[in-house]
Amino acid sequence: MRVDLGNALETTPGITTETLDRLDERVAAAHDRIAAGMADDEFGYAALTLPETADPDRIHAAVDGFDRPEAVLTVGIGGSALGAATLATALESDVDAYVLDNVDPDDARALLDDLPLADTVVNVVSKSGTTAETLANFLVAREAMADAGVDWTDRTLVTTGESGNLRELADRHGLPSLPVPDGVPGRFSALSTVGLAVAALQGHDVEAVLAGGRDGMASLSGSLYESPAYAYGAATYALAERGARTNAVMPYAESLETFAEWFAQLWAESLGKDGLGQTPARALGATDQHSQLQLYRAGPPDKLVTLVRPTERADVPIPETDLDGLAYLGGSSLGGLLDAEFEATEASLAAADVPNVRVEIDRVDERSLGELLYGMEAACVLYGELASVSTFTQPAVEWGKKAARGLLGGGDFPEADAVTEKRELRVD
Ligand SMILES: O=P(O)(O)OC[C@H]1O[C@](O)(CO)[C@@H](O)[C@@H]1O
Repeated sequence: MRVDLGNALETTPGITTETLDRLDERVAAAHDRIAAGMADDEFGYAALTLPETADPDRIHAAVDGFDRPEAVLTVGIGGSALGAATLATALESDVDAYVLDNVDPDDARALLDDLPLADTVVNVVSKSGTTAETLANFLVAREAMADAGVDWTDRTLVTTGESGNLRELADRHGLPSLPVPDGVPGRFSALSTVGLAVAALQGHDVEAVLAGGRDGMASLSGSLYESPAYAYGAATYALAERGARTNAVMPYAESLETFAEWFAQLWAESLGKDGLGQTPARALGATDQHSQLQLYRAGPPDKLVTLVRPTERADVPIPETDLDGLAYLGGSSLGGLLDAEFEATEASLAAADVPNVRVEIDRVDERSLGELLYGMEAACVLYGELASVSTFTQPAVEWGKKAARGLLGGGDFPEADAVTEKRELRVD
């Protein structure tokens, strides 16, 4: 992973090399804190040792019991689905990967009706084993398998914590299961059993993903000038401090669209604390040049744009044409056009004084993805250290969970009362 901060210097908001020089002393101290947390396997910091502590053999042992499936259905939500989905979207496989990470009845019914359930592995993932959406979807998927005459115990892989409903289910039915690593919040678990089981089922090189994570780990140092991850974390922190309240992450590759969704949880749930944080906006290049770019370039000066691309990609030639107005396209290629648009958008934002950061990976393959995921996780941890927030917790999400559970009769929660007391101003 390579980071270029050039287009974030002297922009609005902007940083200077002097800003970064001054910040580098704090980066060094933050790195010492991070390194100590990694060495002591501390809660949260343990995520940054996963490239060394993850056990690919255990993952293979758990999935090898299944004949190569036609499809894998991940039933999970948040970090329990997005890491696996990021790898599945990015990497090609003849094993189709699907995700049930919402409780939309139309979507769930359509998906379960379409899936070849006799040849699908249902990969149910929940660290807590209590997440309502995941458990509800699993119960529906299990019934769909039964209705299809499929023995669900033959088609289900469980990834969960040491205790809880899913652990109990796996133990009771002798299901193949994988542990969720201790001390790793879901949004930091892509390089663990949570994110890698699907990759293994799809036949991807799990060891290469972890090798990429080790590449990222090796780049962590006491200076932002020596670590792309820390450069990105420090620059985004400094820009947020100066008014860049939104970070629009815009990968120029369809294969990285889910990566932006994964990044959004990582950034929002880790850094949105104590009235601080930086709103991740998910965008896609070149498509959102015809959508959100107008706002990024000419809206309020409160954003930075993170432009992500692989520097190598397969390509498709654009045929020659006798249409004079299109002659410039003929003989070029879709990849050439996409790269030209990446660089044009980058320059367009710079010309409008909008800070933008370039993040490049060699190609969209296992090793580069592992390095990118690790790099963004490390960048997030550094940002959290600089901002002095509790990076690895997410207390703000609990209120709504209690209200929903109370509304369904799952307990006596005052939060549910607030729902009935809603202030109304209806316009029908
Ligand atoms: O893996 P679990 O425990 O089901 O949690 C799923 C997701 O829900 C959250 O806990 C937020 O509610 C996320 O942090 C997590 O990734």
